[in-house]
Amino acid sequence: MLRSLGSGTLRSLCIRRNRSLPRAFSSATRYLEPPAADRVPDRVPLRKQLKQEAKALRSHKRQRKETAEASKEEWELTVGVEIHAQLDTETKLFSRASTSTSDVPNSNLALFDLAFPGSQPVFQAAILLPAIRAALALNCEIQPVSRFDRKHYFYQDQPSGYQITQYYEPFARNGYVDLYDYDGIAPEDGERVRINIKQVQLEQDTAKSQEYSPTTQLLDFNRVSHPLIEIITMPQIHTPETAAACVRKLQAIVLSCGAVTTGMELGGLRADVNVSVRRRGEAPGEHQYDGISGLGQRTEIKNLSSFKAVEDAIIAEKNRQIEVLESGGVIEGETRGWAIGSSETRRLRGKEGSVDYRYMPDPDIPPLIIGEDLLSSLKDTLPTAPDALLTLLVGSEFNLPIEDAKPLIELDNGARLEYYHDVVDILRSLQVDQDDKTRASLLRVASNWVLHELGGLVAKHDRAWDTEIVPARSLAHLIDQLQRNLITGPTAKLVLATIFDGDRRPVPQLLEEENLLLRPLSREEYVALAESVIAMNPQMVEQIRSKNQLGKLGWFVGQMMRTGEKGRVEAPKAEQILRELILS
Ligand SMILES: Nc1ncnc2c1ncn2[C@@H]1O[C@H](COP(=O)(O)OP(=O)(O)OP(=O)(O)O)[C@@H](O)[C@H]1O
Ligand SMILES: [Mg+2]
Ligand SMILES: [Mg+2]
Repeated sequence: MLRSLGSGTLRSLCIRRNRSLPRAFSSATRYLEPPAADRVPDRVPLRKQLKQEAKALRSHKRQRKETAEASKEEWELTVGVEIHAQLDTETKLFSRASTSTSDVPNSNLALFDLAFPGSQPVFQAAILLPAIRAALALNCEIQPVSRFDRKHYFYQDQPSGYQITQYYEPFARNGYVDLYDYDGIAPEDGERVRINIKQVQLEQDTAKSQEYSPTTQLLDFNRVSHPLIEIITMPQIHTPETAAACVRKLQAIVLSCGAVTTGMELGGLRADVNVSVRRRGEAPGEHQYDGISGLGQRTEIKNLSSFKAVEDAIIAEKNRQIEVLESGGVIEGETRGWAIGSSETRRLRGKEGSVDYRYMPDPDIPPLIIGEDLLSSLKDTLPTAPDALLTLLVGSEFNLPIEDAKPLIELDNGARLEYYHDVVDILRSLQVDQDDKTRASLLRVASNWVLHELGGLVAKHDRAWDTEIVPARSLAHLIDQLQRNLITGPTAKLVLATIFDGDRRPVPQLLEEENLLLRPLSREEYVALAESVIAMNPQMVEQIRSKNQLGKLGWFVGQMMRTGEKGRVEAPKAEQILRELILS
């Protein structure tokens, strides 16, 4: 390790950016300028000018949309994605240095990670566990023998001048991911589309650059050589929506099997999209990829960090390529960039080919041999896949609507689902005396409370999810009391908020001490309450009666709950009395 070098040396590593490097330019405002002919003279008042600009922008957008719609039929889009995901490991790929990135910059490094002369790679076998789990979850064939190669390029984020990757013989091949309509694929893809995965390979991550000033970049090498998997799909995606759905699904799968650190939002996963178009009904394109021929020239948009960016960047790049081709131009093989909020991709550099990278087998790293015993034990312990979980949750046992089942699975890396199961288990034990139908209906009620009531509080207060915010036991008791009509819905919500704010009294005790248990109102009390709200709102009563506006009854129920004694008015009973008094 580098401790002996003195941490100051490494922590202050920074390099000066070559001033002649092309600077990123902002294209975000480009379409705010109206065409030259419409340009507004200086003396036009600002408000009018802004109005005209907004009008020009709208008409430009409309034109683009119309062009896009018209060309949709005429042009076929093809997309292949590459995902880079950080494996959840303790050490780096070829050294025992820690993968923790939260420590001070440049503190987690071994000599090899910085390519010090004389240092040697030492493959860390434990990183294979999450890597193989991910590949199995993606239905890949794990290769008994695979090898590492050097991919050469020169940039500040890679100290050795090459990245160690698996180019010729990756450790996993021939997988697939199934995307369903509920994953958000484009309607034209029907109920299900299968995207084949060409391979999954192991490789090193790069250092993190941070702009310090326009001419200076700071470098943090903590991330360098963090083990990554690169997942490469075949060019079989034909719409931007399906591409975004594919990235979302790949992320969900590798997260659900515990293979990777975090999702895109926290930077643990990044996507590159490769985009080409070809005119339908014309001679097939000249390009091919791994047996798929007839493709157009691809460009690659690197480093997308959100699903929306994936979709937006593909739309923009597709439109750009169509515009170029329709005006007689040719598409260059390029690496392009995408800035959040932008409307255009922008050229970064010409696309490197395998020749530019001068791939060569790494002579310092022996072949990777993966034994059957390791494989079968990993297969046996692979957690249930998201699709299988979904089938279970919407199936006859849980009977959840798909709109609830999906977020339950996807939220908080599976922690929300685990919490839901805890609530359900406790609830089942509290409800042993109830009939099967009641107990079954509570599974749906519980998901509603976990997702919408508790989830709503979490979102409103912008808190990170934590199972202890409201212990599963408390929520289960709350639902149990509600189901037994011992408290009203509003009381249950009130108590939930109290627990959310930190009250740790057991629910039965809390209800008792705060005098929140339902003391049912008598029929006479309901009638008196209803009559008083009716008397105060004669016009609304008239509207309900004359125009049959029954929806307004709900408003009266709300009034009764507000004016009645807290926690004692039950909505169904209130509505019943209102119907009797107003409608009969
Ligand atoms: N003509 C094409 N149109 C659209 N996508 C394509 C086309 N040709 C290849 N692809 C996609 O481009 C990706 C190529 O990834 P691969 O890692 O094999 O090569 P690369 O992009 O040159 O490598 P890297 O970017 O890692 O240096 C795949 O996802 C593939 O499906
Ligand atoms: Mg690649
Ligand atoms: Mg690529």
